[in-house]
Amino acid sequence: MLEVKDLSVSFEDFTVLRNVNLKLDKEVCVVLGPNGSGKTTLLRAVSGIVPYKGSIKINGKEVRSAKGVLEYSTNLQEVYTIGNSAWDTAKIITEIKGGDLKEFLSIIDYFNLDRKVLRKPVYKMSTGQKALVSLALALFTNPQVVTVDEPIENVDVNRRDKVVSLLRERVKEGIIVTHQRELVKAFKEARVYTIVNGELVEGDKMQ
Ligand SMILES: Nc1ncnc2c1ncn2[C@@H]1O[C@H](COP(=O)(O)OP(=O)(O)OP(=O)(O)O)[C@@H](O)[C@H]1O
Repeated sequence: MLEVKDLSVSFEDFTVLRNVNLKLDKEVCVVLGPNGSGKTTLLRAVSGIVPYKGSIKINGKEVRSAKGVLEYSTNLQEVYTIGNSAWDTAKIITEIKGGDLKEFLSIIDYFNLDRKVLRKPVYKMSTGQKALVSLALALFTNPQVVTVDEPIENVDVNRRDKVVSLLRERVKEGIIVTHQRELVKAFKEARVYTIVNGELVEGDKMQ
């Protein structure tokens, strides 16, 4: 269960998000919005990596005080730049969350990625490799709540369908941020929100 109440995020004197409310109980929502509207900031707040006002609870635990909530995962790359390589990062995650490294490799193979990329630090990979590896890191432990930031941007057409299928199969609760209509269509039962002037408004306001 993800519960966001009266969330506001400001940088210096600029308020990016104001009074955002959102409750997810075993459901997925899709968040749209123009460039710079605050989508990634919303996911960063949920990940506890930007200061916020208001309340964000995952299974009743305030994320501000419970960094690394075990049931939660994200593909935000700044979360995955720890460790010397993506493989080291995967090992650290299994130590913390108890996931299975075979599961991680099976997602890498499913994406048809060369396993050699796992020896590189996440920041040295190509943009598309980074997107796919970060997603594999976010999903292989089967977390209950997942936030995903733009999972198919920068991914080639052949792998996009694979990403969408994997998300459909594994993400049962959480937030998907995207600019891509094909992803909105793939999650057609999900509630759609748009960030407009810092507020989270129900519906697709990008049309
Ligand atoms: N750490 C920061 N310090 C200052 N300003 C920031 C910081 N992080 C984000 N911003 C600003 O907050 C606003 C929202 O950024 P954010 O990355 O959340 O947008 P977004 O909706 O994800 O955009 P895009 O669709 O372009 O990825 C932008 O104006 C950005 O410049």
